[in-house]
Amino acid sequence: MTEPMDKQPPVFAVRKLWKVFGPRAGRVPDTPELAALSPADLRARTGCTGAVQDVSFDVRRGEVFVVMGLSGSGKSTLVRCLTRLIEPTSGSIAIDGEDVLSMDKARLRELRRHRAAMVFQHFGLLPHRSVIDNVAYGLEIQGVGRAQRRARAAEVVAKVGLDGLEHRRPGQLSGGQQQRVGLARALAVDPEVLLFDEPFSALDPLIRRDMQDEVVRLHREEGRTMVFITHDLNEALRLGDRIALMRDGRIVQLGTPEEIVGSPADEYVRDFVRDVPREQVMTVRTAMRPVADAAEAESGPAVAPDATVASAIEAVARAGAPARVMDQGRCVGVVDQAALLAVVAGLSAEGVAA
Ligand SMILES: Nc1ncnc2c1ncn2[C@@H]1O[C@H](COP(=O)(O)OP(=O)(O)OP(=O)(O)O)[C@@H](O)[C@H]1O
Repeated sequence: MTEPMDKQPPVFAVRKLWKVFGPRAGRVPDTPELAALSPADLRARTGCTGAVQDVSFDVRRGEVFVVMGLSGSGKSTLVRCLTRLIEPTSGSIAIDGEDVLSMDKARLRELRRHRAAMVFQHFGLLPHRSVIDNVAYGLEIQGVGRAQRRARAAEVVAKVGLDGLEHRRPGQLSGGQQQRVGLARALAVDPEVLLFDEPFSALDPLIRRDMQDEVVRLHREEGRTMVFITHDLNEALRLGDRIALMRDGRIVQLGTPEEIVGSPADEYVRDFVRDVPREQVMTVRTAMRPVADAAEAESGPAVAPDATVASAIEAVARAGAPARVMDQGRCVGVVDQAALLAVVAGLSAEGVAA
């Protein structure tokens, strides 16, 4: 990705979004006194649940945007609001600049079928249909002819690694394979955005890892925009270009994995990321210092600015000398043992200097 993603117009632009469940929900966002309450106090006062509260963010073109949080933090409600599977209480949502909240039924159908396809945890496959017909189903609904949809389905089936299983029925597949069918079905309609609602949480860890790799690979190959819900921090860190961390209906921090792990916004986030192996998330860019002299710029192993601290530790240990951080043939800094250890120890840059 050569062009910085934030220079492009967003796919989704969400502003001051609220979803309140309960009696006379509409008054909550409009009443500052109620809007400021914690979910527990709001429930006690009004009987309402503030599932999503005053949330604003952009989903940038080509990124994997992860919505992460514990159970009940509002992830599913938030993502379902994007295509109005759940009707928001207030706020605004645009897709490619088009107002989602003013779309009529036909336009909404088009949005869900063509532009923002959802991959669910319970993939809802049709049990009596073969893999290929399940994958082609979305195209069938769109009125695409049989030959054309079969050709497209075959292409996508191959892409997600289901070759040879085309004629099986879902009941004859493992959980991971079924999830691949769900993924292929969403991909078949070639949506602008894929929305994943905890798609892998029912899978066992090894298969889950496989599916994560699959998503990373698909994303690398196609650059498709993805919104991914998970309550699993490791999954979020593996997949996310950026992560929105939710708590009680609000986004408490939105940033890259490195920002979230390296500069937690508050105690809650700090606690959340406490056990993350920092050297696998933080990059050399965080740990490097300016070059001291010409000799330093010309010796030592070379590492890229976005290499992980873990890989720089290996390079430095092998060479027994600081590493040069090379960006497009130019030495932009140096990382040494002390700085790398400081990252592992969770000391800030100031901590290193001191
Ligand atoms: N239809 C509904 N009516 C009332 N309250 C609801 C409804 N749907 C969700 N909620 C409440 O809204 C809050 C957020 O729920 P949501 O399902 O969005 O959370 P989540 O982060 O996706 O949780 P999980 O990881 O368990 O799926 C919860 O307190 C939930 O009980």
